[in-house]
Amino acid sequence: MEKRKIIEVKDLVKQYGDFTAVKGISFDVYENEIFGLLGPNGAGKSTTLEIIETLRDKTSGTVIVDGYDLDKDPESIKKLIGVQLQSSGYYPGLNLTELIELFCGLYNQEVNPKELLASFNLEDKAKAKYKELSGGQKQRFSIATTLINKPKIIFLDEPTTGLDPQARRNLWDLIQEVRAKGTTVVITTHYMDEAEFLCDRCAIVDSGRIIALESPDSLIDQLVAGGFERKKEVKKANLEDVFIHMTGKGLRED
Ligand SMILES: Nc1ncnc2c1ncn2[C@@H]1O[C@H](COP(=O)(O)OP(=O)(O)OP(=O)(O)O)[C@@H](O)[C@H]1O
Repeated sequence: MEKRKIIEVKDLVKQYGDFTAVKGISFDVYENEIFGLLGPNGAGKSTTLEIIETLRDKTSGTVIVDGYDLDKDPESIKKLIGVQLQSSGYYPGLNLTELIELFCGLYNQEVNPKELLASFNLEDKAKAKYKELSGGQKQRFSIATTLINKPKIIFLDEPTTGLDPQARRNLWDLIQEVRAKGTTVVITTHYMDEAEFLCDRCAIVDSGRIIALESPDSLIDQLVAGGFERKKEVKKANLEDVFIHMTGKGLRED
């Protein structure tokens, strides 16, 4: 079956004054895939994401999301995407249940806060305030809130930065569950293990340009086919495996 393009980005350019942060990039995201934008700090990943999310103006190029042109119909795009808020986006006086109820009201949606929190391992935190959560819990809550308006696509900007190995792996599982329920996921990361684990395809962005776009497997195979070999023999496990094996998979943040 032909894969349907849910995001089409063509010749996207973003200038901040004299500086060109995004230099004419093009890519498509297929429905229901986990698509990664990978790159070092300053590559232009967040800028690209924020333009597609309708949060930042572009300089030129076209962006089509689920058939809607960003230039003509940004309001329709807003309705079908889920975006993570910065910490400051959550009213400090409200607990998690009240925040979900607030979003439900804003989006005119009916969601059971208890069920949503439970599906993100946050059932015990229903009465907690956002600022009282650990880093992993904050990330899980902010991903949960992206789903309230039942979006077709969610955007996650470096969702696991600063998390411990248990919390990272837990979040990876949750992201896969979100996709399994039919949502397309666009993620930025500079963790290559994360991209390798999660992404169906990824674009490597460097200095505002896409320098490769493939599945993680194909990218690795191409490198190996070109004669690349790791200097050290690859062991069957790495230090993170040792750490997880010794300390368990359970979350430590509760
Ligand atoms: N509002 C702004 N004004 C001027 N320059 C900006 C602005 N926002 C971003 N930039 C610059 O644009 C470039 C790309 O930034 P962007 O945040 O998109 O990169 P990134 O790939 O997401 O990096 P990071 O991983 O550090 O978040 C950087 O050089 C950054 O300094």
